[in-house]
Amino acid sequence: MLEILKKSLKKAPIVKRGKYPYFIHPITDGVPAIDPKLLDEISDYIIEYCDMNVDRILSIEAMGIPLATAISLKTGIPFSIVRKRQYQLPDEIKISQSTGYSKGELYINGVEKKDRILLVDDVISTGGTLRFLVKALEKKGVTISDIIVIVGRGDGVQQLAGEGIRVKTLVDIAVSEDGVSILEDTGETN
Ligand SMILES: O=P(O)(O)OC[C@H]1O[C@H](OP(=O)(O)OP(=O)(O)O)[C@H](O)[C@@H]1O
Ligand SMILES: Nc1nc2[nH]cnc2c(=O)[nH]1
Repeated sequence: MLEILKKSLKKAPIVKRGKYPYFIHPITDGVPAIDPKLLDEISDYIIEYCDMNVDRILSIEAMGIPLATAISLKTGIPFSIVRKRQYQLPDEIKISQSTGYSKGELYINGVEKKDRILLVDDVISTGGTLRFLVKALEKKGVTISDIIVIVGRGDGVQQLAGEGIRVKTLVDIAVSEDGVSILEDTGETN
């Protein structure tokens, strides 16, 4: 299961962002190139294992975009992107984003109160991004059917679980300066 994803992650190069060992992979960075077979494998898996009875798929700029696109094309469900850019639309919600290596703002548009959504992202590390996003969506009255993230690293999934936020991952990894290793059978959906 998910053989293309696992094989490609094992080959991911590492660069340092400050002290943070940052892995580079097509699904989390778009480089060197996204193999459509990889996107096909991932989107098929998500459609099979997630509650797809939703009004909308919601994902986060930048690397949530290809994932949401693939799932949308296969299911006919529309998608919205949480952007790093402000639009100043009347119902726009601003949230803070803080990862292991960056800080910024995210802007939610395109979701309605009472919408049922599937939340999809490429990677979870500290869990900081999803924590703020989920809280803002719940405050607005949006129902989240599932939160699905392709790659889990660090303790973000456990942190959020302790706060009642359940995140499913396809594959969990450990990252060091030497490379990526796959933590077998720890992904929530496998
Ligand atoms: O669990 P966390 O520590 O919050 O990290 C996870 C976030 O990091 C990445 O975002 P990034 O801002 O790097 O986005 P991009 O590369 O997709 O633009 C990823 O897309 C998540 O949104
Ligand atoms: N590509 C990539 N995205 C991340 N988001 C949080 N941590 C990482 C990482 O190590 N690599």
